[in-house]
Amino acid sequence: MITTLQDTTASAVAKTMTEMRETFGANTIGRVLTLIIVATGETIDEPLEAAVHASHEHPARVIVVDVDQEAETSGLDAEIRVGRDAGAGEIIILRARGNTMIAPDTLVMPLLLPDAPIVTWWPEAAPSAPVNDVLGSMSQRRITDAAACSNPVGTLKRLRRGYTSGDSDLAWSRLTTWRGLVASLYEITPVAVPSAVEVTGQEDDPSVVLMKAWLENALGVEVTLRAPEQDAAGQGVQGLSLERPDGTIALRRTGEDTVVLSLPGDDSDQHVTMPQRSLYELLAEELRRLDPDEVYGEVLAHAFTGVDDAATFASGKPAPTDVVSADAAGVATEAATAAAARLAEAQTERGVAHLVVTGGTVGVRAAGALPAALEAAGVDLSTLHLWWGDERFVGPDDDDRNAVQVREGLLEPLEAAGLPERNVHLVPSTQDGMSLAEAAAWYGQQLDSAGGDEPFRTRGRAFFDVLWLGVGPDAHVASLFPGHPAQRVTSASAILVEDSPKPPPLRVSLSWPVLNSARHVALLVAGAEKAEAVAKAHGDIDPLQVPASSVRGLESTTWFLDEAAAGKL
Ligand SMILES: O=C1O[C@H](COP(=O)(O)O)[C@@H](O)[C@H](O)[C@H]1O
Repeated sequence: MITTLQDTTASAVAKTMTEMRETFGANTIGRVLTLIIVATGETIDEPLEAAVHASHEHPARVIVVDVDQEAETSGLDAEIRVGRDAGAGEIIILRARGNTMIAPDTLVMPLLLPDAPIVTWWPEAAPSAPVNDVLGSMSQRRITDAAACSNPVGTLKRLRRGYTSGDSDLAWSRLTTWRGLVASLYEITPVAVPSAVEVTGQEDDPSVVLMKAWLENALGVEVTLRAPEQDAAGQGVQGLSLERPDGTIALRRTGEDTVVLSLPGDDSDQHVTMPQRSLYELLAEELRRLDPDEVYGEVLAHAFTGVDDAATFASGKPAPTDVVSADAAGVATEAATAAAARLAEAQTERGVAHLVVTGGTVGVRAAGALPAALEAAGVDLSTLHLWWGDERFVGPDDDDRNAVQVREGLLEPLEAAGLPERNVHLVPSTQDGMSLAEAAAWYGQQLDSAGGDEPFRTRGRAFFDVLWLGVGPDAHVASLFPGHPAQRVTSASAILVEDSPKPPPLRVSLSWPVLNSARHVALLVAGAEKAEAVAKAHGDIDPLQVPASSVRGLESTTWFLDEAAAGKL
């Protein structure tokens, strides 16, 4: 039985579902968990099919959340399936349209099974830190699939940075049968730690990366990778060999269902049946063990040691250059003209442009110079997106709010000239019904979903086209302050800052990796009181003590300075 609801609310969906169950005679007693699937339009069918299949083993309430922020209109549509159309469970598909401030958690909250575990699954587009995602934060188990993202190993690296107990990835579940087989080989007498281990598979395959790390972690030996033969069957691990004093134990995948095993001193190859596992089987395995898989966390950490160092996000990028103007007005004009040219370039190349604006004295002046510069450069406002590098967590009309400071000079003129409201990505204010932590998580999620499959790469392909930053006399940028503990959080795209040394105390800021994912970074500074900070930030990259030294663009970093601010260079 399937019912669809247009322009509805979550509570109307819950009510309709109860009515359907009553009519249909189904009950929720056998349901053991709520499975939330975070999907985008095109990807619903396959995961849903896997979930329906898995529901025979683990009867679940499945809630598919599909948010289309680009939609012209805002609202919520829903589809409810119970009975035969939902396997052994029940399915609710929620399609939220438009750039609303509705957090997905408020949509699913009324629909959760009471007192049952929640599992959230991202079949693709893994968030930077699943636990910081609004849906992930309410779940006991968070499942991603790095292999389904467009930069699988980069995704795994992000997931390592944001890892929390309870996370898992299907690239790891794809190894379960391999791991079982290797464990049984290890017990073949005479039991000995192998002197060398080799894994065959593509180096950019996340399961291969995890297999290598697992073996290194478990055996304490360095594992080498070998590229598979051209005609090797399938993806993932294609084979492995363990070198022992009595000879080599080798496993080689020869087809989708078989692996050939050869043992020392035995010429007869043994054929082992080991089918590549379907999405349903992987999901069913995940749902079987709802307790955290700590081995995955250890292996992930082993695979990417050292990714936590915030300095690495800025290092190795083109060296910054200076553009010095006579005064603050000159800084604003130079910065606005340069930004407009870069944004026009981005629209020609990719059809869209993302600009991060900032508050502060010069940031506000530069914002005021931007509408004219955008017009002169021919920037199409319908595909221009505005983001904030940081925001003060105050009321929506508070003068302390960075967005309010640029309202008159930037937002009002651009909206009057055609900038769609949904392209203005405001950080929630205290009136949006969220706590500071929820506001930061919400903004991080907006960024993650806008970034798509590979949000915020600090190498290769950046998300933002132009990122503007003001710089404080203490060399802070955005709301990352020298020595402040909040800036150490690199696992989330947006972080919360309490006890900011500069008032107001509560803030939301983009984190190091996200700030470092821009093509062009512009630091806007004027005044002699900033000269010391400017000089220090021209030295070594030092995120903890000199934040302004530690944001670099993939293509350029420019200091737009007035003569006074450049006075100590
Ligand atoms: O608190 C902040 O300060 C900086 C710089 O402000 P300024 O008035 O010294 O120029 C600003 O860029 C940042 O966005 C803001 O929240």
